[in-house]
Amino acid sequence: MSFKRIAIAGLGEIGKTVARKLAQGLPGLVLSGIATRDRAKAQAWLDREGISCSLVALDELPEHADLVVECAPAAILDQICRPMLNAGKQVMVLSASALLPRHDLIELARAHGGRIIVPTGALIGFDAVSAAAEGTISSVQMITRKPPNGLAGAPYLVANGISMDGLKSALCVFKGSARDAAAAFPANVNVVAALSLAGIGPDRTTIEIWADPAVTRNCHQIKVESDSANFTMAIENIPSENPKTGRITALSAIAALRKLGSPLQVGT
Ligand SMILES: NC(=O)C1=CN([C@@H]2O[C@H](COP(=O)(O)OP(=O)(O)OC[C@H]3O[C@@H](n4cnc5c(N)ncnc54)[C@H](OP(=O)(O)O)[C@@H]3O)[C@@H](O)[C@H]2O)C=CC1
Ligand SMILES: O=C([O-])CC(=O)C(=O)O
Repeated sequence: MSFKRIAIAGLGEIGKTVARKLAQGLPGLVLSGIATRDRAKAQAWLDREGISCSLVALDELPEHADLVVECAPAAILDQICRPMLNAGKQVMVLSASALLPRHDLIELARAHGGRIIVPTGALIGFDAVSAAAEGTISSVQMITRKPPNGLAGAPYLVANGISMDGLKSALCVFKGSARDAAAAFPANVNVVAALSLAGIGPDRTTIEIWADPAVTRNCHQIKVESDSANFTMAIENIPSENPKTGRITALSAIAALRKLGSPLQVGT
């Protein structure tokens, strides 16, 4: 059996969970490299976990991997994707917000026979959305409610002087397109960027973002209207140690990786 080599870029909340699972074993896959910022910190973590894996530079990833799981800050998406896609390889992108303005990366994948995979991540129902998109979808609307600390520090809040400190009741902080939301909240609503790519695109997909001190989970509601089905979906994500990131996100990446090596694929 030949193993597909999987590397990880970004050893944070998502990267660590994916690394652990790959080290435990996923059929047909092997953990082949990790690219991170602070190598000493990463090595100490690997030693504690008993995981043996080379630490490599971002531009060395194509030598080490057939597929890289990108789970790093949005700002370095290009540095991770470009070398891999130039080499005709695959990148699983978690920083979906950063992908919206980077259509050139999709063109690069096309030109070199590479591939960008965007897993469902912290959201739900991309099977139904992509099926409906084979017909005609008339609208995709999303409402996100997060505890204030899951939004604090977002560029849009900082630029508009909107503070999350001491918020006593729910506040709608943004209403607009997925494209604008991704730029305004790049580390907070990757979900709507991914949803837009599964469905009708970033300009027609809309979102309201609420900071709500009454919720403890990252809550997303989605309403889709189409000529094949109307549906509503909701998910309440338990935040991980990184309050912006739901625990289910890493598990979604792992489920998508498992499909790569599986003889049975369930779901679109
Ligand atoms: N698609 C989806 O549904 C979701 C996507 N996300 C997105 O996924 C990405 C990862 O999220 P998460 O794991 O929670 O983030 P974390 O902040 O927990 O981890 C990011 C990691 O990237 C590392 N890093 C920083 N700079 C570099 C660099 N130059 N080269 C390599 N690694 C670097 C950091 O290393 P160090 O520790 O050394 O600083 C850190 O460990 C984010 O963009 C996030 O917005 C999150 C949730 C849902
Ligand atoms: O999309 C994101 O960036 C994270 C998110 O909303 C969640 O984890 O629920």
